[in-house]
Amino acid sequence: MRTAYRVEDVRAAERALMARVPEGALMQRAAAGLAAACGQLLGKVYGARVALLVGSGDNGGDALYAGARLARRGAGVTAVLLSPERVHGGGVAALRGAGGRVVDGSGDLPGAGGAVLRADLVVDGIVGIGGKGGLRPGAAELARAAEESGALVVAVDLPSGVDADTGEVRGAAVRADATVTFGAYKPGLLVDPAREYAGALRLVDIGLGGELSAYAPAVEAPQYADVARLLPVPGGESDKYRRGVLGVVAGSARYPGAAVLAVAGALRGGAGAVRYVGPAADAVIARFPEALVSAGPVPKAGRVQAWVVGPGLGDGHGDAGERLRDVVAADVPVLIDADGLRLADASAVRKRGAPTLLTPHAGEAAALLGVERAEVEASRLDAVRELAGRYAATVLLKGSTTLVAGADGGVVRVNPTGTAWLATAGSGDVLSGLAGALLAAGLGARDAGAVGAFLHGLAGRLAAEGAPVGAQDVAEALPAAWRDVRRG
Ligand SMILES: NC(=O)C1=CN([C@@H]2O[C@H](COP(=O)(O)OP(=O)(O)OC[C@H]3O[C@@H](n4cnc5c(N)ncnc54)[C@H](O)[C@@H]3O)[C@@H](O)[C@H]2O)[C@@H](O)CC1
Ligand SMILES: [K+]
Repeated sequence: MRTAYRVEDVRAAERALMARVPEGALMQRAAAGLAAACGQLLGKVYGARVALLVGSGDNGGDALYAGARLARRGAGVTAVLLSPERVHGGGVAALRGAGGRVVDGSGDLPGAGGAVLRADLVVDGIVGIGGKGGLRPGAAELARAAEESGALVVAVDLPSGVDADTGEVRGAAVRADATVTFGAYKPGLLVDPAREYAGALRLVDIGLGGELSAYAPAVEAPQYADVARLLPVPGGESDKYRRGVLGVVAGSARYPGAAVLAVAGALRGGAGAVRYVGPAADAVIARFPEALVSAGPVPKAGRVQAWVVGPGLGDGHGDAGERLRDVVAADVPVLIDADGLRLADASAVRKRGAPTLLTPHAGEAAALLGVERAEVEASRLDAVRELAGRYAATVLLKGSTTLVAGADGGVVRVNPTGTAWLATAGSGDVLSGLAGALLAAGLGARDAGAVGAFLHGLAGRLAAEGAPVGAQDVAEALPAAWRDVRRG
């Protein structure tokens, strides 16, 4: 797992560690790691032009000490001080001692802008975990200059202007090619929109690990090995029930394709068998002769270990509403997606005894929360936690960094494999079948959501290879994604 911790907890761990190490040691560790990363990105340090954007806190201190190290290796380093009256004094002295230049970024704007425009590398030390809100106007102008200059931009700890804990970007922020972060990842580095600003991530160990173990991470991103451990690989004793039989209530006369895609996701995602119930039975059986189909009702469908309900249900008139109610009342795990989210009775969902997984995209989440879609997109972590609490369910919020939150308020999983090519009609139906199959195989709702999102993202990437894909292609690529994960 790649784990991210709340700022409050990082600070507490730092305090505990600082009490045991010489003063300034942590900043030196941070600066050494930062300078090494900058050196690698530059390739050749000697003769490189480096501009440091330096704010008033320790984040600026890190930048200054790293700048001093680069200056000693022959780089031409200019520090632009955004608040010269409140700058890290030791850092400025170190930079000057190493032959670096210092300009007043609050007064001498042409000088400051010039240094940024001429730079090969810009180091963003404006603010780190002490930052509040977006960049102030002077800093925002320099950040824009850095973007336009074509220089490599390296953020110190975090891209300045993004919210470390929530991943929100409420004003101007630095767009970095890489972020060198210290001690632990912060949630904003893993969750959009902030993640987009961070570029490639590098974690510098400053010895915080032991102290941080007293805290639970706020966010975690599963890696290949984590997903491989959770994959329900069949053994010698397996039969279709041990692998998991999934019931699917999806599709309508108007949207039969949603049923086909959900069933495709389930079968390619490892279900032992799929029982489809609904009006798209002919379309399903034509595409998947291995599916077991019936027109209903749900209680007569036969034994299943989990249900998926919702994709393509339409307006829920007629039998569809009854099928949805029957599934919500079932005492096995249930995944509710798409139209099912809109149509399901919230109090019935809350009262369920067996695990529930809701899988909205931002628009559906916004409708459930009664807010604008843009608000959900701007504050995805808050939105997913809030929904999970309201529905007493696990919630998978789809999007560029898909999130999975449990109702317990614990760690939120973020999926690292997403690709923009997955933003295509029917792709969510495939995910619902896939995650449903994982529920049927016995994974808990959080694991089923996280593993489903991981495989789905990977399948999207494998199918797309940088070109458009359809939802069927994504389903077809699921076995390749499985193989990829099992190979590591
Ligand atoms: N505490 C530690 O042990 C370590 C801290 N380190 C660095 O220290 C950073 C935290 O330092 P600080 O607590 O001094 O805080 P920061 O340097 O992140 O920022 C706080 C300063 O920025 C100002 N500020 C806040 N929001 C602003 C905005 N939007 N625009 C402009 N100025 C703004 C504040 O008035 C304050 O002076 C970390 O991110 C990391 O880079 C590292 O040196 C590693 C060790
Ligand atoms: K920064």
